[in-house]
Amino acid sequence: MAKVYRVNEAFDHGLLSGASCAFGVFDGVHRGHRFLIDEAKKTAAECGGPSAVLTFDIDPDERFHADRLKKLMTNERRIEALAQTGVDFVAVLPFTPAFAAQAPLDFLATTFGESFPAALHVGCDFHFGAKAAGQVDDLRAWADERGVRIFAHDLKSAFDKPITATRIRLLLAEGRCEDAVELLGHPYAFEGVVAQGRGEGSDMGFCTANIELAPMMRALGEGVYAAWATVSGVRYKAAMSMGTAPTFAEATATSEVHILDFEGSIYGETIAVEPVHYLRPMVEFDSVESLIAEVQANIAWVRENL
Ligand SMILES: Cc1cc2nc3c(=O)[nH]c(=O)nc-3n(C[C@H](O)[C@H](O)[C@H](O)COP(=O)(O)O)c2cc1C
Ligand SMILES: Nc1ncnc2c1ncn2[C@@H]1O[C@H](COP(=O)(O)OP(=O)(O)O)[C@@H](O)[C@H]1O
Repeated sequence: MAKVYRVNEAFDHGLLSGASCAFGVFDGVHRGHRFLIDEAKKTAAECGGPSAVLTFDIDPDERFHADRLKKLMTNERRIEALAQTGVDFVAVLPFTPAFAAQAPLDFLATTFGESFPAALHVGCDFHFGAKAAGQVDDLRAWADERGVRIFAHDLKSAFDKPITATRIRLLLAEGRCEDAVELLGHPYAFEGVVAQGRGEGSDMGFCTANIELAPMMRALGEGVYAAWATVSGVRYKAAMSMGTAPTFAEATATSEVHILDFEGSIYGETIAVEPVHYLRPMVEFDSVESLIAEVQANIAWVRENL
């Protein structure tokens, strides 16, 4: 796992000198992102300097479009995943309001100081600085004067369309887990702390771990899914719902997860849930009996098919 540096007063900007950096947010660390990062690794091998990912501590959209942002990963998971791509280090820039408000050239000056990388790899749609006003041409003009090579890559495509985080978010919103995973190149998972629910699951014959997700982390569309749940490092089959149970007026959990062949109290623990197949929409049942019958059928499906 690569070393992760926070770019604060203690950060040695000299680390960036001669490095080949992939620069971006990289939510999802999807196949397009990995292609860009691999290209940075290649120029690093050619130039002899280190390979690096340069990213931000938060997704800039969290600052500007928090109301409509649906993230594929938490910032912690994103930075961890970037550190596992095989680069030598990850440098994490603090996307503070002051940092974000800088004009494009000031933004580059703050980011690099006098330590210029050998190469910067970005997507051809890369924007930087206040109001995202800086474009690839501005980056090239800045780089030419400083001996930095700019590689602005066309976005990697799958099924004739560019792979983007937005496209993957739309697939998840439609419950199309398999398609989202294909573009991600790795499983999609969300994480949450198990909270106390209404205590009815066990009476119904299936315990459910209730998970509250911040609105930003609700990329997956409402519905019932076959999933894998990881509890204390062990992966179990699971049947899960996404969306507040419409049958119960007082229900509040964003997601409820029945973990097959698992017993024990996990209140307060963080579990990771990996939805893999959409089963059906959430239903407002007329009776608890019909809810139980349907959920038991979903659990049986998971047992047989996962
Ligand atoms: C696989 C699965 C499917 C579910 N489907 C529905 C549904 O269609 N409609 C609904 O109102 N609740 C649904 N639920 C939520 C249950 O109603 C809820 O888990 C149960 O009432 C227990 O709630 P509690 O854990 O808060 O006590 C589902 C739960 C699971 C695990
Ligand atoms: N197989 C299981 N799947 C999910 N949670 C389980 C399971 N076995 C035990 N649990 C525990 O039981 C709790 C759920 O019980 P439940 O009766 O549905 O109450 P609650 O309404 O608090 O979720 C979970 O939060 C977890 O601590």
